[in-house]
Amino acid sequence: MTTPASGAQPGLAAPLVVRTVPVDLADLPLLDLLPEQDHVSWLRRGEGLVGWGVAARLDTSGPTRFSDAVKWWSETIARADVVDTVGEPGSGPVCFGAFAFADDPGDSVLVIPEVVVGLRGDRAWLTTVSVDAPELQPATAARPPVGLTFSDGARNGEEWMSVVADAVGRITSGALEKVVLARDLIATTDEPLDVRWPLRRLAENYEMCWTFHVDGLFGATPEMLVRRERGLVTSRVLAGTIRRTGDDERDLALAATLARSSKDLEEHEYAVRSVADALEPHCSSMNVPEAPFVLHLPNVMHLATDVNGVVHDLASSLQLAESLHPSAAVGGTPTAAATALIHEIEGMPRDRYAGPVGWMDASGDGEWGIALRSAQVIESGVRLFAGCGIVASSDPEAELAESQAKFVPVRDALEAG
Ligand SMILES: C=C(O[C@@H]1C=C(C(=O)O)C=C[C@H]1O)C(=O)O
Repeated sequence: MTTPASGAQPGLAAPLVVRTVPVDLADLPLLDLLPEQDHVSWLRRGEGLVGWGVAARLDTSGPTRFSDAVKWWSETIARADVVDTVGEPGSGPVCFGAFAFADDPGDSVLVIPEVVVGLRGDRAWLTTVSVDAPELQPATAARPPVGLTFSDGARNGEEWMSVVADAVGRITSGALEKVVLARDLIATTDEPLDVRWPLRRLAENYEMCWTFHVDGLFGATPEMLVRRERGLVTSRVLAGTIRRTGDDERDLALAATLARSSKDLEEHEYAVRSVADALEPHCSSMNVPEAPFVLHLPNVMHLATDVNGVVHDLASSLQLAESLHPSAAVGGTPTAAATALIHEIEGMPRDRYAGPVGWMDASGDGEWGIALRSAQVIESGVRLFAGCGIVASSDPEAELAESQAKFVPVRDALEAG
């Protein structure tokens, strides 16, 4: 379903009028600009894109969700009246999207904000879509959550461990090699959540992650499914995790253990292969490092590999994201067996958790992260998600502890004070 720009006839939206101009933000942080309602963001180390208002929106679902979005975006852009005097990736018209993990259930969305502000290095710009340019000034302060309480989602810890044990049994019997199993946690609040509150804390505490918000789905993901920028593609693949202790010396020793752990290296290799295989048909050359590095986050450490390539076809970042999703980092290996097992035993709808989330511009350049360390706003509060890669040697208790560590970023970001 398409929501037409205001004043247009239903079904036939008026062409968008898009204007991008350079601006001086005078050190005003992008997140400080956001009004409480209808905002979107994609930020890392203070740079990126924020936006608000809805100039146009596509809601879609099912197996054609990505192609529906690609078609809608290219048709909308083709009709738009665009003047962009900045010419950076992310200037001119941009859409923000959040896609369901599975064909069913789950809703996907693409939003074109009325206002987008971008910052890249020392260049800042303002894009307006069919509205007058607003004054760029600090918005109202974010409201802390009131009456925050946490409760189990679809399964409690014990139940989830038995699901993990079931998966280990299936893997041992040879049905598949790896499956990623997730769980949810419900945070209830007395008043509707002001998403700007957790966003600011996520951006501050997880600087090396991409802090995002699209249509109530927010988080700080360390995993980049795909970035396309001027013919180059990059994917940051993560798999293999160890919890941090808070003691730097011990953590360094643990990082060395992780880099040598055959269980984690095996899990990682599956994930890198799945990404390299999906990108290969689109690339004329590729660089797949032989060994991963250890990515240090405040809550956990991951084995990480950056896969790079030169794209030789016209596939947009969103089309590349479609061909990469679901990678073995969030699905498993082989993909079909893993997604079938997730559907059979996980016991909850993932909705947009672990799906692609990000933005794209008119040239098809963009960044699509995997919606991890994330939560979705629901009527009574928010639903948090965390998942773990399960292989033959996985121990249910250790996986439960890992899932708890993966809840920490959003959980802490919701706390008041
Ligand atoms: C599934 C999640 O994380 C994924 C699983 C990992 C693992 O099992 O080691 C590591 C990073 C992510 O690819 C999550 O955070 O929910």
